[in-house]
Amino acid sequence: MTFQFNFTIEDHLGNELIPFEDEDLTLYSSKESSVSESQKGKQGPRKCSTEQFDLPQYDFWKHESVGDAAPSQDRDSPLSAANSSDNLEPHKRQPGLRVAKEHAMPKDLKKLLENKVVETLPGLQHVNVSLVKTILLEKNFPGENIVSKSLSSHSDLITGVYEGGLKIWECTFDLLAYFTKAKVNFAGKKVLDLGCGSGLLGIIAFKRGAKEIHFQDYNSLVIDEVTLPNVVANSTLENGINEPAVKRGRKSKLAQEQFKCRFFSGEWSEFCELVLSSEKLFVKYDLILTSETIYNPDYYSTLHQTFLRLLDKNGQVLLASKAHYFGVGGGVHLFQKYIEERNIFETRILEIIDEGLKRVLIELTFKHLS
Ligand SMILES: C[S@@+](CC[C@H](N)C(=O)[O-])C[C@H]1O[C@@H](n2cnc3c(N)ncnc32)[C@H](O)[C@@H]1O
Repeated sequence: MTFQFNFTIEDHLGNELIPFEDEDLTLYSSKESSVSESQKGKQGPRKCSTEQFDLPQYDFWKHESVGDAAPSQDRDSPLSAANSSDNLEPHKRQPGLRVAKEHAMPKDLKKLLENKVVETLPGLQHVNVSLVKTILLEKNFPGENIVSKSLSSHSDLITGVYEGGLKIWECTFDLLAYFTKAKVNFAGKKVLDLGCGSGLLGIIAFKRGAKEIHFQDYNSLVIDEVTLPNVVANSTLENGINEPAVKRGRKSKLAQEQFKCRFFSGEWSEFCELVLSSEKLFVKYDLILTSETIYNPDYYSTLHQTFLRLLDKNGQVLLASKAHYFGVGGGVHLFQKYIEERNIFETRILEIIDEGLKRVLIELTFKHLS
């Protein structure tokens, strides 16, 4: 089954963005100074932007081990029972589901941005995804081959093959604007950008003081070609990459520091298995950010399970979605109904954006059992 949506994000850029406030970001500005454009190597990314923002850069690689932290769940409480991974049915692998894997940050960060054009939005940088797709097509990129499949099927979504991560979807910008408007507090939080695509939600969370940030996308290629480059484009190490002192120190720095940002690809139930089984004392997420992930009702069960298994008992999901996905069937009404019937999460409408295609921002929290 293939689907197509009738808007482009490029059209949306620029006119609806609210600049991100940086006042709380100075806490995280890097010790390393960034270099000017002229200092950058010839192979560095081209920057193209209508507006230049003088933004602080951040070090994404400072790590506090997940394993060192105590589990945040009170295992005796009824809510904990619902929230714990231990008491869920054993995971049965369904054939055909995309196996989850963790993507290591490549040693050569500069390479990640080779042949990429980096564009600037208020408070963020991101690679031009159209160019990424063109290059992947030209290279006849092996592996998932999702670009040509998406092109030949004229679709941004091919169920079970390509789930749309090679594009920045409209609701991402709604959620980014909401972060600023609502002064969402990321400080010290463990955040998951679920179905991340470009990863802009997670990147902003990190810039605003999240303690740790995990990025997940269905497609491995999306993580390698878009999410990782975007994180690097917003990091200190990329910006200081050509300074001799940084070059010298970078290796040892990278060796010493494990990454604070981690990257995963694969289907949601497989992703849950991977993180829950690979981290003995897995600390659940305080905040799950997810944009345009409820288009397909067939995925609601897995998505609901993912929230249930990975969200901290006091955690919060911030979800952005179109009111309805024509041609696919999913949307806010159906999803809310699904959630209400399960009776585990409370949903609260945060904002309705009634321009163009109607969009909705929703918060999910655990119903607190007495
Ligand atoms: C339409 S894209 C939205 C991408 C991004 N959040 C945005 O707003 O630009 C949906 C994303 O959800 C993820 N996704 C959808 N269904 C999934 C599933 N069953 N398992 C894992 N990931 C899934 C895909 O990785 C995809 O990037």
